[in-house]
Amino acid sequence: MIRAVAFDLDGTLIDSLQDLAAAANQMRSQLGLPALPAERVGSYVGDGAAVLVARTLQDNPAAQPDDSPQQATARAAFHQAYLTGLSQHTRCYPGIRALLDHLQQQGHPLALVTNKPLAFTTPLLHGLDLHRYFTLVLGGDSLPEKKPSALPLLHVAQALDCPPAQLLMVGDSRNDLLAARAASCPMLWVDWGYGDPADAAEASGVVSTAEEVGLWVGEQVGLDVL
Ligand SMILES: O=C(O)COP(=O)(O)O
Ligand SMILES: [Mg+2]
Repeated sequence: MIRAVAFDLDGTLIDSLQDLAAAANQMRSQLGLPALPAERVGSYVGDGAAVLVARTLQDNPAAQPDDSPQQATARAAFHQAYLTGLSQHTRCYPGIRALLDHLQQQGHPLALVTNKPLAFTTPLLHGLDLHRYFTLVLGGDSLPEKKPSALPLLHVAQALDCPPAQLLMVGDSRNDLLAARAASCPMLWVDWGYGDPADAAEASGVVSTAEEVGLWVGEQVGLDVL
């Protein structure tokens, strides 16, 4: 039975790719580098802003944040560019508001567990009028560890007084999957995001529309009653 639901943000609730790519490319342009295709930037999303900056700066999926002056400059440039263009093109995926309304009406407490820093997450949620759905919002910098650590989901489970097995993680990436596994939460994979489709096979379920998320949750509740 599912009692509470924790949602990932980027690639799950919102299509933020164009604005993320624009900010990353503004940063690259300031450093004299050519623009990257948005899809490439999308493949670098999922481990927070500092990792996104390191990867897009070097155009390398294995790049890591460091203390170099170049990365510090790049982080500052990205931060300023992204804050300015945060919700220029960013929108909820189809059916997301109806899904959140539905789950709320069903009495499921909702949490947001993103690796996006709170400095971006909070204004985005308010700008898209999504903040009112969530009992709890955790950004990538809210706790000492972020996804794929179990910590954010265990924190949510405790705060909502919900056993991890009854807290569903809904997400689009391997980090969501690994975090859920580490916390012993079920994980529902959404196939419209930025993750590698090959990872979906390891999820508890896979959905292709927001409506299917509500149906999947409803089925789990029904199965438990039976
Ligand atoms: O900002 C990121 O790196 C990814 O954010 P997400 O955890 O909401 O997908
Ligand atoms: Mg995501």
